[in-house]
Amino acid sequence: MALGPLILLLPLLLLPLLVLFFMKNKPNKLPPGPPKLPILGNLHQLGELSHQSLRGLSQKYGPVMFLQLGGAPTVIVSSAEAARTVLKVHDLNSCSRPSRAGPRRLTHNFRDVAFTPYGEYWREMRKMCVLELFSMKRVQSYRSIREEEVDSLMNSISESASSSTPVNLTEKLFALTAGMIFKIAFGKSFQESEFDKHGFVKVVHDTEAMMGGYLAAECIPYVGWIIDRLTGRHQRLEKLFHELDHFFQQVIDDHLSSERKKQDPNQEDFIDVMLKIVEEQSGFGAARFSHANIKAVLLNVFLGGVDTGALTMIWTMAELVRQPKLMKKAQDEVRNVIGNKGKIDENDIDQLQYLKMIIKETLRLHPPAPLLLPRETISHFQINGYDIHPKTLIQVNAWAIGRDPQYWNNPEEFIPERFADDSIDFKGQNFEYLPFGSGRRICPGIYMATTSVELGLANLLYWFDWKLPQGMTEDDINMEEKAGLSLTVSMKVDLQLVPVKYFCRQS
Ligand code: HEM
Repeated sequence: MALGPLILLLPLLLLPLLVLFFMKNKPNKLPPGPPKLPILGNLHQLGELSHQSLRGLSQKYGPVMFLQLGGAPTVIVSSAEAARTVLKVHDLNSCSRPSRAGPRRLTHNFRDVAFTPYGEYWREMRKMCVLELFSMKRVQSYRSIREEEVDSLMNSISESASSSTPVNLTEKLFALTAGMIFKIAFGKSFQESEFDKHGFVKVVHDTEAMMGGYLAAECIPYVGWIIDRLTGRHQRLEKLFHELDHFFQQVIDDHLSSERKKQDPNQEDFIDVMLKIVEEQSGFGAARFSHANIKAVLLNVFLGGVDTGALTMIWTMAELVRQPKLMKKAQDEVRNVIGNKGKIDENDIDQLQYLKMIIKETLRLHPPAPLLLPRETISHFQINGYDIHPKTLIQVNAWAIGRDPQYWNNPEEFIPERFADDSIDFKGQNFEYLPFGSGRRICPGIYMATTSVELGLANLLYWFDWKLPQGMTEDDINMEEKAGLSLTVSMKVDLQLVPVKYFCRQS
C-alpha cells in the first residue's frame, strides 16, 4: 500500500489522542503573581529580607501568590486561612522538602530529619528524634546543664556589672545557647571546643545561608554551575561541608574512644543515644543508621537549637529595654516569685505567666524563621480555587501573618498582654500564629527551645536591672533586621546593654 494517503490521514487519526491530551492537561488556574523575567523568573524581586519583600508583593497579588524562583515554581502563603489549608487540610500533600544542593551536601545526601524529603526514611528519623532526643523526659534530663550554663553567663555578666560596662548581649546569648547545645548534643564544652566564639557564629550563619539559599546551578540551566564556581559559592559549600564533617567526626570518635568515662544513663548526650541506635540498628527499614546519619542529625540540632533560641532572647531584651514599664512588670513578677532564694529553679518557671506572654509576643513579632522551612508539594491540590501542582515549593510567611491587622490589633506594637487569656499558643493549631510551623513538619524542639529561653530570660530579669549605654535613649535602639539570605533573622546591630546588679551573686 502506498504511504502517501496514510501520511495524509495521520493528523485525523491522531486527533482524538491530541484532544484527550489537552483535556487532561487543560490550562490550570495558577495563583496570581507578578510578571517574571526569562530564566530568573521572580528571583530579582526577593530582596535580602525576603519575608518583607514577599509581604509587599502579597499585599498586591493576594495571600496565595505564585512566583517562579529560577527553576522552582513557588507559592507564597500569607494568610491564616491559606496557611490552614496548606498545613492542615493538605498537610500530607505538601509536607515534603525541596531537594536543594546545599542541604543535600551538608546533610550527607538527606540523612537528616529537617531537610529530608517526605517518605518512610523521614518518618523513622522524625520518630527517633521525637522519642529519643527531644522528648520531655530527655529534655528534663539536661536540666543541670541548662542551669550550669545560665549560671556561668550570670557570673560573667556580674563582672561587667561591677565595672558598669556594657555587655554585648547578642554575643553572650549566642554563647549561652551554643554552650547548652554543645553539652546536650556533643557532650562537650563550647568554651573548650575548637570553635572560638566568632568562628562558631560564622559557621552557623554560613550553614544557614547554604541551607536557605540556592546555588546558581539550580536556577540557571547549563551555565549556573560556572557562576557558582566564579562566585566561590561552590567552594564555600565544600569547605563548610569538610569543616563540619571534621568536627562531627571528632566528637563521634571521642565518644567511641576507650578512654571516655562511662556516661550516667540518665544524662546521655545525643551522640551517646544515637551511637546506641547504630549498635542496635532497630527501625530504619533497609537503610542502615550510620555515622553519616548521626552527623546529619547533629547538623539539624546545631542549626535548630543555637540561633533560634538566642535570637528569641535577644529580640525579647531589645523589646523590653525599649519599654521600661514592661521590663519592670516582668522583673517584679520574677523577683516576687523567686524572692531571696538566689536561684531560679526550672519548677518556678511555670509561675512566670507574664514572662511566658512576653516570649509569645516576641515570637509573634520576630519569629526566628520568618518563612518557616520551605515545603514541597507531593501531589496536586487546590487553595482558594487555585491549582497547586506536585513539586511546587511552598513558603508560609509566618512573619507577615503575625503582623496582619486582620488578626492582630496594633500588630506592629509589642503588647504581651494580648496573650493574657491564653487561648492562642504556638503548638500549630492557631494559624495566625505559627513561629514553630504546624502539621507533620512542626518543630519537634518546642519544649527544648522554650525551657532554655524561659530559664535564660528569667535569670537576666531576676539578677539585673538593664540600662542603655551612656548617651542612648530607648528610641536609639536599632530594631532593624539584618539582611541576608538565611533561614533566620537577627538584629542588624548587636544589642549592647549595661547590667546593674539587683541581687548580689554568690559565685
Ligand atoms: C525558638 C526556637 C525555635 C524556633 C522558633 C523553631 C522554629 C522551627 C520552624 C519554623 C520549623 C519548620 C516547621 C515547618 O516546616 O512547618 C522548625 C523545624 C525543626 N526544628 Fe525548630 N525551632 C526552634 C528550636 C528548635 C530546637 C531547640 C531544636 C532542636 C534542638 C529544633 C529542631 C528542629 C527540627 C529537627 C526541625 C525539622 C522538623 C521536620 O522537618 O520534621 N528547633 N523549627
